Amino acid sequence: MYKVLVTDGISHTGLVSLIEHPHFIVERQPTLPVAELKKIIGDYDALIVRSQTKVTAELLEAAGRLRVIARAGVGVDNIDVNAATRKGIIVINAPGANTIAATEHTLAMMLSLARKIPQAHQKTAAGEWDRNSFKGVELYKKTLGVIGMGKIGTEVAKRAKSFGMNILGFDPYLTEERAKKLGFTKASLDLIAAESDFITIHTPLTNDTRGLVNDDYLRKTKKGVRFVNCARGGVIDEKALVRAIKAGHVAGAALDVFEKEPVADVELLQNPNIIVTPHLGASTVEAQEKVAQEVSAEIIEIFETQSIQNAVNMPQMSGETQAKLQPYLLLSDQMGQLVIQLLNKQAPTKIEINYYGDLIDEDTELLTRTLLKGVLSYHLSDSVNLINALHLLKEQGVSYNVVKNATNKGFANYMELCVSNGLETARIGATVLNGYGARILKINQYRIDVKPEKYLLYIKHRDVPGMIGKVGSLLGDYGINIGTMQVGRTEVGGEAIMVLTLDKTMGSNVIRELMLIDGLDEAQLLELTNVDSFEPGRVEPEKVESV
Ligand SMILES: NC(=O)C1=CN([C@@H]2O[C@H](COP(=O)(O)OP(=O)(O)OC[C@H]3O[C@@H](n4cnc5c(N)ncnc54)[C@H](O)[C@@H]3O)[C@@H](O)[C@H]2O)C=CC1
Ligand SMILES: O=C(O)C(=O)COP(=O)(O)O
Repeated sequence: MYKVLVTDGISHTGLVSLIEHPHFIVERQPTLPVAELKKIIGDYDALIVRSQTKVTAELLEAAGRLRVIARAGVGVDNIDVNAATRKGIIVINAPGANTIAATEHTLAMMLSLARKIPQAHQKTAAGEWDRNSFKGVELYKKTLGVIGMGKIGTEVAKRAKSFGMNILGFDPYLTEERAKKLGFTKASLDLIAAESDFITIHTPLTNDTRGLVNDDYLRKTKKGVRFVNCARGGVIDEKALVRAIKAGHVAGAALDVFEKEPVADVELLQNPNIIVTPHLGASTVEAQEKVAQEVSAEIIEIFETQSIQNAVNMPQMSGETQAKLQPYLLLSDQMGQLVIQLLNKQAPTKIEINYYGDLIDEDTELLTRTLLKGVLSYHLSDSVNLINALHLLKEQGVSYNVVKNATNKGFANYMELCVSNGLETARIGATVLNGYGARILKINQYRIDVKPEKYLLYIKHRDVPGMIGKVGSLLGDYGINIGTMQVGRTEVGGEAIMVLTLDKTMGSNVIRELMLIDGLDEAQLLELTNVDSFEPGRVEPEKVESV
């Protein structure tokens, strides 16, 4: 059973698939202070939060078995994603599930700001019939600058266009072509400042966007501009905004998000030209059901099938790419495991990965992570996973390099993994053959053709007659059945290797006896942890007496 802790107000309807799932126990603690949360977090496999719970590095220290943090929403700035990554915890979110809610809230805020609706409501509800103080402005034929043309920015711009607004959009990923297709103008930040009557923010809060709208920027804006921020507090410098409003340069602002939440700054809260809501962008029945449904489905998927869709700390890829890479994933892990054993289980200092053939057209980051995880797992065992593999590598001071080669090495696809520790180097090359599955094609400089099995006996020897027979008969004496056998050599009579797949493991006594064979220089049992053996774990310590 997996235990899931739900903090913050998350829709019950949206969580039903998890609540009713026989493998999950869902518990709610909507208002627990961090100190209390720290005491119980160690009992849970997954945590579901909105923006209110601060998932700090300190909290994660106590999260011994936590595998997934799910953000039932978009922004993950309340989660220390780096700390989660270091601990190998997957962070997922629900991108897109609250786009419409945030879009509609932005438009509601823009219209409220233009027509002073909150101020008018307050006065009217207080019994005053004041028809003179609330003359507004129209959106029609005005210019709207949209900073951040992602999902929400784009939807806001489309709706604003239907009001007859002229749209200027700024986003590093916005192309001229896409802007033109949607009827917007791709603009610089300066052009937005110079031309816009309204400016709306739709970027995440990053080092790049923090304080993006500051005193400097505000000075460049058109007199009378109005700001809307339903993205993240901190993108607009609140103090600078208040100064510009008080100076009469900025006509007003509508804010749903704040540098510090809950907001307490009276300069913001009591300014008659600033309207505020308490981070309500995603707060619709529909969006809350959808975000909870999406993260519930993802949590089930991760624990039941190991497949990850919307991880913030994993490479994103389409279902199609994921399906294409699937056959290589197990093999990549096996290559990593084998290569580190060939390096005599010493820690590497340098790793090189080469991709050839069809693979060079794919996003191979998942394969790279799997190869690296395979290498690290020999020493780090379960503490390494696809999430923290790159981080752990950096922490261990291991450099890695990925090369995509236009040549195809004679196979439709081919991967080569080379690790070195400064003194020795080990190399594994492998492919997935259409219809036949994974094949190891190269060990160090030798060409072979071996299907990865749980137990592989790797032997280095001189290429002399009778070697195969001697090895075969010794293993026979110990009752060890050979599945397949391959020999690789670079020259006749020189150094050669033999790779045998065995149906079961063997004791070190067998290795010692193999080493006594004249001309046999090295014998090593290589073991793969992610393949089932025919007779799992059975060791044959004694010779079988022949009759
Ligand atoms: N108020 C609320 O309750 C809600 C707030 N949000 C916030 O809205 C923001 C946008 O959400 P989505 O549109 O779903 O995300 P998105 O990822 O689809 O869009 C974000 C866009 O910002 C752009 N961007 C990043 N840095 C930029 C920069 N320096 N200048 C210009 N553009 C930049 C990105 O290229 C991307 O296109 C997020 O911060 C999210 O947390 C989202 C939902 C509800
Ligand atoms: O999804 C987001 O990024 C939001 O800001 C929504 O926050 P919330 O889930 O309403 O606390």
